[in-house]
Amino acid sequence: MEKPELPVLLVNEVGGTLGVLEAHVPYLKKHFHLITMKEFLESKDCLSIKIEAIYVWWHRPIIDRELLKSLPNLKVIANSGAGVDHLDLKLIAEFGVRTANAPSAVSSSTADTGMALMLAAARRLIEGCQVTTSPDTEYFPCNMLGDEVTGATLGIIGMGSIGYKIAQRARAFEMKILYHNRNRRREDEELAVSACYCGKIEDLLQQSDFVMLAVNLTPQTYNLIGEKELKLMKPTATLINISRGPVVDQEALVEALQAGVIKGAALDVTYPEPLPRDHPLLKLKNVILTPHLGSRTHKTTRMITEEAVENILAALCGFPMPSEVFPD
Ligand SMILES: O=CC(=O)O
Repeated sequence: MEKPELPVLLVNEVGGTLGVLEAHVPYLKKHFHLITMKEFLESKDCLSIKIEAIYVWWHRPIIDRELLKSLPNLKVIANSGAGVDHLDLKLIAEFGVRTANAPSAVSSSTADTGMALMLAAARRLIEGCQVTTSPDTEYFPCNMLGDEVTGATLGIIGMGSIGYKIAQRARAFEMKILYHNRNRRREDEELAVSACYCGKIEDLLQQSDFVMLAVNLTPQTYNLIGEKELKLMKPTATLINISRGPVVDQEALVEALQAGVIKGAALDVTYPEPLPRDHPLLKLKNVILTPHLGSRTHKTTRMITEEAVENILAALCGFPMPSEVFPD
């Protein structure tokens, strides 16, 4: 019996900085015939008819009208993460194409990154590492006092799956947990992590020692934290952002950090990424910056790919996708 042809999946590239991980290729190849953007662009359209799915890895390939127009049989786009702010969902839907993200895969590791940033800022880990490794600095740690997270108040803005995992972790650190979210979580879930709902973001900002941003970037959350919000925070508080750079008004943040309006910031995300080398954030001592490491672990990236495959196969069979995202 002839082997049935595998569906054709378009990926940006294999390996390299903007390609699917080489380690995932054998798994992807079990389910799909893989085509890279380079092969597609060089094929003089012969391949366009065959492509039924795209796996967007680290925002690539860029999905624009031109690409969508050139793929008449495209049915589904699977994104390798939770945030879909880089995808124009309305445009994609216009072409009758469905979109999926991978929220369950990323939640634990992204929450871990949030906790790591909070602890690193509170306990001056980066500075401590520099002191320890620099040949020119005097090694004198007994005056390097940090803040304690145990018993401190953590305000989580965005209580989706990542925010909830942060709350679970913070509970183990005996933190007082406040949260703000579009919708209040069920009472049993609040109780499970001892989280108190703040209907007004202002209340959370005024009371928290650490403010952790875990919202999706949407028109409603764009510049959610600006000058006014930063001024509401305690001067001893630290802002941690593991969501998306534009959720914070970066100019206002730089000014607040320079003027001591807040104590510090720990940012896994910025706008743009990477920041230009002369950006003022790079010069501030009270900022920790990491390069969008949120969900970057071996295990999570593999789970992301598995979640993408599951979504694509469901869509190609006409079934509901486990994590379909819709415009609005
Ligand atoms: O940035 C990571 C994600 O969107 O999951």
